[in-house]
Amino acid sequence: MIPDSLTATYRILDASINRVSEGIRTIEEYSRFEIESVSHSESFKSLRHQLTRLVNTSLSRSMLLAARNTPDDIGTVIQTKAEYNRTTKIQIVAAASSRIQQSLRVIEEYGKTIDAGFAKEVEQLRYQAYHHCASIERLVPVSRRQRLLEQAKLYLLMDVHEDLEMFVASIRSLAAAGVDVFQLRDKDASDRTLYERSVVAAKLAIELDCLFLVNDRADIAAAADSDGVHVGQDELPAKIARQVIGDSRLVGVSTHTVQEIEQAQIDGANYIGCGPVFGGRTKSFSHYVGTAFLEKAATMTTIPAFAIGGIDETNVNQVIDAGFDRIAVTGALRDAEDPAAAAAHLKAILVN
Ligand SMILES: Cc1ncc(COP(=O)(O)OP(=O)(O)O)c(N)n1
Ligand SMILES: Cc1nc(C(=O)O)sc1CCOP(=O)(O)O
Ligand SMILES: [Mg+2]
Repeated sequence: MIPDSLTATYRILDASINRVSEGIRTIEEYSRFEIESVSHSESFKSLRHQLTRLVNTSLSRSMLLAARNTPDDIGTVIQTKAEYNRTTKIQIVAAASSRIQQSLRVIEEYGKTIDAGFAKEVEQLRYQAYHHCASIERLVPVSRRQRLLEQAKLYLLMDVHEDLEMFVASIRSLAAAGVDVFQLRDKDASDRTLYERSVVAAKLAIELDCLFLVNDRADIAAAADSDGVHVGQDELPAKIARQVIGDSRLVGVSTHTVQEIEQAQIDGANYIGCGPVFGGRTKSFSHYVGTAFLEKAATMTTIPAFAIGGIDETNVNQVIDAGFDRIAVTGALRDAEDPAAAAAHLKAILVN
């Protein structure tokens, strides 16, 4: 039977409220028993109590209960593979965190159709939840890195810039414009400069909720406490780079052939770069793989894959048509009159 509109709204709200509560409980227990953090445990407990108070004062409990119809809920039989694959506690916390935020958003949106004031208060709660979830996820670096990598669409390879101030200003404005991953790639800079920029960028990435990796140099990536290293076919093999930087950081590998993609995945790479797709101004190659390689790569990668090489706003749609929605660029932003506007434009194309 199709429920009437108001019943359906209450059903959505009831299911989402339960989801938020379960998510909060999951993180509360982790805070209390796993990391023994009184402050995190208290924050999540307070969030739960605030939600209960808000629901009790703004929504009709009898309507919520009347709308509940678990046996007929088709959602109870839809389970993603990922839910069964969640093997570590860190992954459980990350999943609970995203469940809390998504469900609060659902309550806020559908709550608007019942009481605008209620929706506004849920919005405030959602901001609080965002803050608490980010704070607990920062305690578990793998989860922050994995989450950001999963979400990443726009990846920038950048040089050390004229000075530190310009370097920092550039990262700030480009992160705000939508760049998700920054890689320090500067073949002319000294080790000292690479290291000093990396230390600053690694901290900035945490503040800006983006990723920062170092090109080629696993030693500098680890020493600067960055999010990882990107290696090509001429640098340390991915497995050895992993030994240098440890399990919690990311290893990215450049691939140009199907065999290299397979090997990178066997070696435990966290993501791959696939290229060079087109000719660009940053690096020249004797052979370009074109979009045919992307089409093949898109069907066989099990980890995030970024198309790279001469990609800009004029050809990004060809990349998307080939099955990629993640790109890595240099010239498209470096040479743009307004790099932030160019980043925002590319990002909008990728996410739509
Ligand atoms: C994301 C990403 N993809 C590919 C590369 C290229 O790496 P590599 O082949 O090692 O070439 P250099 O960048 O070192 O010249 C990359 N850096 N990033
Ligand atoms: C450094 C690099 N590596 C590539 C690869 O395919 O491995 S393409 C590339 C250049 C990326 O810069 P732009 O976006 O300006 O072409
Ligand atoms: Mg390299």
